[in-house]
Amino acid sequence: MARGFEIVSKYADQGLHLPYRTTKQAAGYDFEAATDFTLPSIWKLNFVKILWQLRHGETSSEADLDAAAKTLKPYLVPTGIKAYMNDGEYLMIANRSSNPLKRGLILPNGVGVIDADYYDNPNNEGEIFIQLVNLGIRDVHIKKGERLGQGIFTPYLTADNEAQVTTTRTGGFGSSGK
Ligand SMILES: O=c1ccn([C@H]2C[C@H](O)[C@@H](COP(=O)(O)OP(=O)(O)OP(=O)(O)O)O2)c(=O)[nH]1
Ligand SMILES: [Mg+2]
Repeated sequence: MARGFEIVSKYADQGLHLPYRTTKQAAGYDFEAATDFTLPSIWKLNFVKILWQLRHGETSSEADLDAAAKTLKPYLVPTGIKAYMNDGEYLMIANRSSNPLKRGLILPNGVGVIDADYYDNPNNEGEIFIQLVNLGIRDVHIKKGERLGQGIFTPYLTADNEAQVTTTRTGGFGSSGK
């Protein structure tokens, strides 16, 4: 068992595909969406409203700011996939280069880093999520099975003289604190 992908148990029987490479020398394993969903355009009225208020020197209410912040939140696309790998490796999640060109979709975190100890964590079993933001004018409707991102197994190095790390991962997305 060196490295690979598995389907998260709650998605068993849903006909998901494990990530796959589309050409002989492709570095990335393409990940498909596990469900249908809609990525709302960020240019929604909520957001435009506070821009208008800013432009006109008006102070936005907390309610308006909250509504705008909601509009700008990245969507966490469920993949139904977990990845296992050797010590000293992580899985890098990168956007597909066609996503911004064809659909205005960006990865707001630049790249996603899937740690080896995220696998089978007690919180969500290690399900990988792809963060996406729709910069386009129109909402984007994604169908289950559409390829949205790619995962690249990557080795990493550690620093000399680092303090011993003993904590084990219990989840993701801020689970290790602020
Ligand atoms: O695009 C991503 C990025 C991260 N993760 C999961 C796997 C990763 O192992 C975990 C933590 O990621 P990271 O360390 O980058 O985020 P953090 O904000 O530091 O969270 P934590 O405090 O849980 O480490 O979240 C994803 O599913 N998708
Ligand atoms: Mg972290």
